[in-house]
Amino acid sequence: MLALGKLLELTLAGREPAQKIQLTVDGVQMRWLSEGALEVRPPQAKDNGSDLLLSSGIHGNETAPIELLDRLLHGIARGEIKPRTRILFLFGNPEAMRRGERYLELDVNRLFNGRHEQNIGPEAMRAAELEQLARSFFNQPGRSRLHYDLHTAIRGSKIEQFALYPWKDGRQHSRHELARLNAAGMQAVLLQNKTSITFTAFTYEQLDAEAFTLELGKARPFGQNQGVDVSRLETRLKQIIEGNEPETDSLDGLQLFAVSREVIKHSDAFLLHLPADVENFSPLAKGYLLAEDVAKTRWVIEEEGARIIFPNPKVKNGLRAGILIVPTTDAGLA
Ligand SMILES: O=C(O)CCC(=O)N[C@@H](CCC(=O)O)C(=O)O
Ligand SMILES: [Zn+2]
Repeated sequence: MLALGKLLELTLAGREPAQKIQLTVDGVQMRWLSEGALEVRPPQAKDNGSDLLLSSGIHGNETAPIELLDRLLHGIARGEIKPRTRILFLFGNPEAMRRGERYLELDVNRLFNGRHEQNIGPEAMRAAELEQLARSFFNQPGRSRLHYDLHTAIRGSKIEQFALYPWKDGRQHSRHELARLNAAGMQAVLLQNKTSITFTAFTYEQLDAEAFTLELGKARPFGQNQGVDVSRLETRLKQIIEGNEPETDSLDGLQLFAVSREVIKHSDAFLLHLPADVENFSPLAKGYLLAEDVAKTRWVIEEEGARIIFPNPKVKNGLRAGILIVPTTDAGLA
């Protein structure tokens, strides 16, 4: 296999490759751009005009998605996968990956869309670099732009695999993209309804990509991901990469949710009234006191059919400590 196919090994070892550009037997160019960043370019005659950004390791302990991207890269470097798309592979937070931690000081996935400028330290610099790498990758007009940012969650989930779809004023969510996610094994999609500071919010809002955060199961250390079944996503990604994706427009079985409210932790007095092992998508009854904070702030469930995802009272003050979601329909899709 070509040395650049071992991007994960290089990244975990904190090493730069001696040779920054390599060609596979089929003339596919692999170019190392920076730590944890590699561009794949098909030969011009094979290029189908699609640009695909695949990122993982934005949270360093979410290893199943890192292993998935590693397998795809190995396949390309060995000539087994024959790309017809340009691809940018990114491992988001290399130092956190080396330490097996979600982040060191700052959650990289809260540092996009300008937030890195208000912070200092290695993670703020990395977010700025990731924005720059994504911006240069998606700078070619007339090409389709797709970004999947792959994650696993802190806790178990009643719905194992799901996507979060960013929002931008004046832009409609795409039915075609949802059908594609359905075919890739996602069981639910959360349609956002306001701007955000995550990586996919940046590529969606500023770079005009179709962009999704994909949650694939529960976070486990490297080598312990047998319980995370990414086979349908992996098959679909290979098809997208090779330009032979079967057509689909079916949303059958795909559950759609909308954000009702984000629960923001304002102070150290924040209290979340949920058991530590509560699963994502757990239903919450009307009238339930979900959380309390300073100045008698109370979060009481008012919504019919409310569920909670990503409850986390340990986030820093000012950040999201959970999302209240409600079922929605496909009525607003383009
Ligand atoms: O399990 C959790 O609490 C968090 C899992 C995770 O890392 N999720 C992403 C979602 C990003 C988005 O909102 O698009 C995150 O919190 O960064
Ligand atoms: Zn994550």
